[in-house]
Amino acid sequence: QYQKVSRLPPGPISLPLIGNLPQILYYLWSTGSVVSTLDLFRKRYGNIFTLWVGPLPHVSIADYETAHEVFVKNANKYADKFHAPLFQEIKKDRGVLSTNGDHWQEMRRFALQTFRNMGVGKDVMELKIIKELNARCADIDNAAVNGVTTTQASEFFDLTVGSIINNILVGKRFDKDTKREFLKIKNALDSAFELFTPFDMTVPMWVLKTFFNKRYSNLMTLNDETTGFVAKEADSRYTQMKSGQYSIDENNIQDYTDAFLLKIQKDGENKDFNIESLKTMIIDLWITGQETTTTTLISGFNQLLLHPDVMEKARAELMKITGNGSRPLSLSDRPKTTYLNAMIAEVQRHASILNINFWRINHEPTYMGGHMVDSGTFVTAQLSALHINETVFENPEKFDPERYIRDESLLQKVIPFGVGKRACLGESLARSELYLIFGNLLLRYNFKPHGKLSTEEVMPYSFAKRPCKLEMQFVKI
Ligand code: HEM
Repeated sequence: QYQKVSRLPPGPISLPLIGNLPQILYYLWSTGSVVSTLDLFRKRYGNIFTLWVGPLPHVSIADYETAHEVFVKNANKYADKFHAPLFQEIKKDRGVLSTNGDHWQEMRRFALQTFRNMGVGKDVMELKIIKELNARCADIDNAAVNGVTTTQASEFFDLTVGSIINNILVGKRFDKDTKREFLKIKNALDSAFELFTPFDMTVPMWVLKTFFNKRYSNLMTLNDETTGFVAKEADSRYTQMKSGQYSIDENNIQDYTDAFLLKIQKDGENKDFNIESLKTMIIDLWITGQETTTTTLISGFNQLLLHPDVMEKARAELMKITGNGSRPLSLSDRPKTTYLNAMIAEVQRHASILNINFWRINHEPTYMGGHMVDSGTFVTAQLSALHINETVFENPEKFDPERYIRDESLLQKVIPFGVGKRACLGESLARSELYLIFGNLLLRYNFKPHGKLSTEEVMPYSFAKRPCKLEMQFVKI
């Protein structure tokens, strides 16, 4: 271990078997969060440091340049992720989130291709997003008293984002009949995320099943319920397709499910393309596409309410570009909306929704930051630590969109979607949603807090950030 330690990037002194667990636990307790603990290690040992979690070395990268050098220049060596035993138990080597190798590659390639064909990031998708936003805003306007509607931000954004992703995956939005069922499932998922800790991610399955059976059963039941709800439509179309009652128009693919079923119809079922893979893909994309975007939007609106001057500046820019709001903001406006672009980058930097990024495993030794890292090491770009690196972002705790106006090159150092082969599959969709939702809502409404605003981080010890409870008022402009 001594020899290995001396070759790896620096880190605190590690003990046999337990590694750095005592220091990690101590700093988690004394700093009060995962992100502050990572930041503390970065300040002490530099932008690339090693922590031994038990007997396994974990290398964390906390600056853009090294992350780029490792995950983009050496992309092929870092295509494999470490998957939590619990995820593997649930996913059974299917889908895109918890797989490696050929199946992962097939699923990822097919999803990206399908999204592209469906116009993600282009006009077709833009129309769908705007249509959904219009429907949600109509609900807000109908409930208004003297032009003001007070609502829970989570309900509004969950439904907007949930409907968009559901529409892309299975062609259905959540209307007044289905929204109750969706919100029930969503609330159950939220409770599960709150229950779910880094402990569940690392512990072997037999420990979870033997000593924490109730916890294990709850997570499994919830997974079955969610899959049942989300993949119901795909299941029913598949059965109808098999019995010849459902045909797919190759020239008019409307959603991911049809694209996948068409592939099965043409090439037959195989180990990658079959109904179980389709159901797993739908749930993978549904969960990743829902939670991340909603948390970013809620965190962003919380910051806007804390900084009304930012909201006003963004609105002034949008009004100018859209002729005083006489037309909606469109994706083609992006090059002209310097301030809105800066605001969204700052929202994403500040929100940094993953406290700990997913670990990759290198299969060949690699040099990084001047250190040779052996194969089999866990390596990741710690996006949350990278985004508060004060050598890159001055006063990182401050919510300050102007920093990108002062120095435009900072924009590329904000990497909320990760880098390299395992970077976010939904980046293009998420960027379109954030731009159109933030922009068009600011054009239509002024926002005011209802009750006290939160400045505290929610669940600072969990894997991913949770959205704060935010009640806000939509005031019609
Ligand atoms: C603001 C919104 C979003 C953020 C901040 C975000 C962020 C991320 C991050 C940090 C990763 C891991 C990257 C890494 O391992 O280095 C990731 C992976 C992923 N994201 Fe997103 N994401 C967002 C929205 C979406 C959407 C809308 C979808 C789907 C429609 C999506 C699907 C995925 C998938 C499937 C993966 C795993 C990719 C793989 O392992 O190959 N995400 N995302």
